[in-house]
Amino acid sequence: MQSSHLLLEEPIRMVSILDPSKPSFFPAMTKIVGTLGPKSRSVDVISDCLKAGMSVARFDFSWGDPEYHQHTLENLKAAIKATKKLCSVMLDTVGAELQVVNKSEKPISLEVDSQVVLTPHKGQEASSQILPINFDGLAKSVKKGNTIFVGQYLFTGSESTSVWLQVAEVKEQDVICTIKNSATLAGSLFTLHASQVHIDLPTLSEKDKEVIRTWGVKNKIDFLSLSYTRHAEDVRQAREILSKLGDLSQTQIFAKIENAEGLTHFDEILQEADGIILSRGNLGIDLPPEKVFFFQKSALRKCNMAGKPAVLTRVVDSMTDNLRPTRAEATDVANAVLDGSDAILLGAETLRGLYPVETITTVGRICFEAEKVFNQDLYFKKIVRYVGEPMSHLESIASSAVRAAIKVKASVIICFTSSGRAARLIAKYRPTMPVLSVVIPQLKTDQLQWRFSGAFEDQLPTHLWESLFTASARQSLIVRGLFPMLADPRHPAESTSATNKSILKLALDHGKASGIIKSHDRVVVCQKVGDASVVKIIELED
Ligand SMILES: Nc1ncnc2c1ncn2[C@@H]1O[C@H](COP(=O)(O)OP(=O)(O)OP(=O)(O)O)[C@@H](O)[C@H]1O
Ligand SMILES: CC(=O)C(=O)O
Ligand SMILES: [K+]
Ligand SMILES: [Mg+2]
Repeated sequence: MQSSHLLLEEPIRMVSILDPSKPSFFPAMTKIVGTLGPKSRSVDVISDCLKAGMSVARFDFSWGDPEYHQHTLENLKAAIKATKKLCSVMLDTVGAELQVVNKSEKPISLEVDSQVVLTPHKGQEASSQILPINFDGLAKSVKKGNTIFVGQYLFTGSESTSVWLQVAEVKEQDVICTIKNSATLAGSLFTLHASQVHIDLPTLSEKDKEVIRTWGVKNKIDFLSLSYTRHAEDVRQAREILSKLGDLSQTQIFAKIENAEGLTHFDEILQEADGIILSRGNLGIDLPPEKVFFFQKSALRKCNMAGKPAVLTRVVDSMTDNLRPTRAEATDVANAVLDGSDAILLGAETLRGLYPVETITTVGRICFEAEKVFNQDLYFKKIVRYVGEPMSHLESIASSAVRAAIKVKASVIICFTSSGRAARLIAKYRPTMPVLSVVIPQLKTDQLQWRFSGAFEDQLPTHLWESLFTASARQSLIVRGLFPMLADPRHPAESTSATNKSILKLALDHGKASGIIKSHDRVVVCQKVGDASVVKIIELED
């Protein structure tokens, strides 16, 4: 009997669970997005994060100014250079986020059963009796009995700094609330979440647009994380803005589903977006706790079938202050992998946590173990059935490559690609081995100034490497199983003599150097020869 999503041969030798994990070059096929902030912005810490397996850096403009984030980004670039580990950049918007305006940043004590007033009058000093907020429409949006949560930015749920409020009365622009638990709001940024209430704020605020136009363009961001996406139209509007900003027309939009409105319009949003972020922080407040798993499993399945990457947030909150996750969190990470996530997004854990690097390592290890029991066979069949027939040529090539690789127990699939599309399609079938996407850029003649010797990437001046290593290649860094490398387009795809350097040979060398390919391994290669797309199996001699 086969279980639905676990690949567990019956009967399991229970003691085999105690076998230590084999070390692997790739920490996991599942990717890790790290939110960079105060505890993760030095070159040293970011370097360690990259080595531990972070492949996407998230810059959240809910807090901090562009200069602060720029400084962090410059450090990220230095870390990438020092470690030779690739990392893409994600800009996360503020969107329709409600925030407490506490200019003095003094701690505010709130007492259970007392009342506190939420007011849009920002001139007022925040106190135990009154909390100014950044939105003047709250009184029109909520009604008596609604619940409102106030917590530290990226609250973990284990702090004593968050509070539940119940709306007792609405008076003109003010919302008078009963405090449901005692707490002291201490920290620099507090966000509010009114459960299942429509907040009449635009999904891209004026500040968001400005940040995208300036910081986003300057840094050619790979991903826009669109906070509080509630409708497909939100994605279309963001796309419209990006399309007019030169390089940003390539930027992928990841719609963040953070509330019931986004959930309701999930199917249309998925069609418009390049990927989805299941923001369980906010969603966990909007939904009753017993419904969260159901949304997670359904949404991930929809993303998988559509072949669009899905990112899950809030997995190991307790690691913000602790070296080890709770057993529930550890199991949750594994379930995220089994449910089909491409990537795990770390928030408070890397931003202000005490153990950013250890958190990445721990999450990577759990993902690695879960991937080993992921029922690829069943998953593959589901995708094939969903895609239906006749398949497009490329889809058929991609699925055949994965099938062949599994049948011959290949150690890696090498996919030649310019835009990354072919490699993404292979990843959709969730091969059990890594996919090395060999990105062959289209060189402009004025870029042919540098000399080639040895490994291609090492020889390039940073600015050139960055420009050749296109957004679409970096965007594969969020897809489960995809590992991009850059190839020199002036080299032949295959050796024509024993001495010349072919792209394929360099890819194999890269795989060997990184420990995923060994002597006598089989490798599946997906490439175009002339006009034909071919899948071939090669057997290595040494
Ligand atoms: N530069 C290349 N050299 C050899 N084969 C390639 C190259 N680029 C893509 N291929 C192969 O061509 C086939 C068709 O892929 P596809 O046309 O989707 O290429 P892509 O670069 O991934 O996407 P795009 O066509 O958008 O550039 C795939 O088998 C892919 O591996
Ligand atoms: C990351 C985030 O915004 C959330 O989980 O709500
Ligand atoms: K945000
Ligand atoms: Mg959120």
